Amino acid sequence: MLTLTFPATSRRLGLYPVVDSVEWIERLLGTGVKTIQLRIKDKRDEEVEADVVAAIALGKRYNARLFINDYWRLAIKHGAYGVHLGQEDMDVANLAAISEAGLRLGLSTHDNMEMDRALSANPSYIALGHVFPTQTKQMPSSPQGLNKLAEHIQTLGDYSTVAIGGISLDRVPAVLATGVGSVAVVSAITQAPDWRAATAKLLELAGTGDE
Ligand SMILES: Cc1ncc(COP(=O)(O)OP(=O)(O)O)c(N)n1
Ligand SMILES: Cc1nc(C(=O)O)sc1CCOP(=O)(O)O
Ligand SMILES: [Mg+2]
Repeated sequence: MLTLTFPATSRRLGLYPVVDSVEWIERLLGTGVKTIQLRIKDKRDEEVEADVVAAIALGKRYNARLFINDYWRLAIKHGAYGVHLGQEDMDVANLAAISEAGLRLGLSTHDNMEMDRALSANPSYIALGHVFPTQTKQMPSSPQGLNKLAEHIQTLGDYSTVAIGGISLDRVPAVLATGVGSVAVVSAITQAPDWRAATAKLLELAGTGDE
């Protein structure tokens, strides 16, 4: 099997908001967030292209690590910092094209088998989910919990790692205590009564990631 390589990303990506609009990208980069993902679901490439272009431009302007979820062709076409893909996406995406274009790759995992499969692609980071129950996405698997997350982090050694799923502000210290390098959140920011205050607190806890 052909061995692919992807550029490294920071070992610790810090706070990693996952959001569904350019408006959120702009707001959050303005607060000092340095790792972020544009996650728009179930649209055609033509419908999201302008948003992908705008998000990538903002990522560059703020010197941030901007990952595009799912739309790997557009991410290549417009020179994103990186792409995030799930296990099903791996079946259809052209990983070799992402590698050749020099984009970073993040991959989702939900159990040991998925972790082995993801590792065989040599991604720039491995995401581990879902740690806790989440209202944001229907999950076919059960939450992994903190003990399992800690076990995975031990196994992954120096790999860049991201925890996701049900991570509320009050759960962040326990998640970081597992040694994971990043906490990815949706609702902890987008559903917060005061998103600015929530983001400031999350940044204080998780940081902006390593340079
Ligand atoms: C950081 C991070 N981790 C996991 C996911 C989930 O990706 P995926 O499994 O492809 O599911 P969708 O987000 O596409 O619904 C993610 N987006 N980001
Ligand atoms: C998009 C996504 N992927 C997950 C995974 O486990 O792969 S959990 C998730 C949703 C995370 O949202 P919240 O922070 O609101 O729980
Ligand atoms: Mg996906």
